[in-house]
Amino acid sequence: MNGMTAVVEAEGLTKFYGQRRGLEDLDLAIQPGEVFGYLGPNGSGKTTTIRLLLDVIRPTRGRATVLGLDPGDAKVRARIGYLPGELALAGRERAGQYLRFLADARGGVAQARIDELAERLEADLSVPMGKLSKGNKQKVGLIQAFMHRPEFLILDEPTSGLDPLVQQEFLAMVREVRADGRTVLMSSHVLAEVEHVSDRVGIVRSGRLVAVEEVAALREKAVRRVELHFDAPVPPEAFEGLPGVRDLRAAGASVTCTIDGRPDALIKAAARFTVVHLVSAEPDLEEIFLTYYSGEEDQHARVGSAKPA
Ligand SMILES: Nc1ncnc2c1ncn2[C@@H]1O[C@H](COP(=O)(O)OP(=O)(O)OP(=O)(O)O)[C@@H](O)[C@H]1O
Repeated sequence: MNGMTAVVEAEGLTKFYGQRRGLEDLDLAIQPGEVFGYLGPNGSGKTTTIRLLLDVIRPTRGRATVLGLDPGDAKVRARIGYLPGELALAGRERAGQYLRFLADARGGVAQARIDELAERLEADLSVPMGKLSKGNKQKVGLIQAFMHRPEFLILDEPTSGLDPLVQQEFLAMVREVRADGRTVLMSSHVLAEVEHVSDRVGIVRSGRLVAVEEVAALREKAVRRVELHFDAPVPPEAFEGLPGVRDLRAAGASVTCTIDGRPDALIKAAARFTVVHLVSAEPDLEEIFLTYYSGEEDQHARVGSAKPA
């Protein structure tokens, strides 16, 4: 890895809550500049992983480093931005005052930076903390996580409670972090919320990391529907037997099919005729993902599953 220190390195990282499995045997490395989407249904172990990386809880066994250091090292925390899954914001103090306080505590983040983020996310900072709506609370949480431009952002369900336009702005903020060479770990239970910004996604189920995939590779594997319309009828034979092309239907001046992987062969076959219109649906990655999600629901897994409770 060119001697680069991984931002997260976990080996056999395991947490049991009594007999209950929170996370078992996590092996994972996240590299600098990477956006890693951490996906799993409720109760799968996402928050447990994040709490271990932040040293809020200690592993039952195994180890992890964050920015090359022990998660308990006091130097780590200042270099991280963290959005908790459930923000405990209360009291009469205004959101803006709270952020100002945190900004000063983090070495004097400029007010203009807070204001810029608030504007982008359409956050109302004049509201007392105890009266913030769910969406506004989430925005305040995001502002405090991003404002000091930390090297590593850990975001637990960052998009929950955000309306679609604000979600887009949030994703733009994540892309800027990556463009700076900084690193993001974000959890979600919906692939669609992370696939457009993540370089890789990991899927956890019942406390185990069951897959890690590059999003680009998933996209190549995904099946998608394509329609081609020509200026005159085309011979169906011209499209038969192309690699990755299935369910081909040629009717008059139109061809529809599904492609499995790269569209290259289809495009080259079509280019021999005059294409007047092309429709290609976005690959449905969710479908691929659901195969990982499905299966036996052993959410209440216990140590040595044969043992009585
Ligand atoms: N403090 C705790 N005490 C006992 N069990 C816990 C505790 N925290 C989590 N668990 C259990 O550990 C497992 C993993 O939970 P975790 O909160 O990490 O999942 P999650 O993927 O973050 O889910 P969610 O999306 O609901 O937050 C679950 O079975 C959960 O019930």
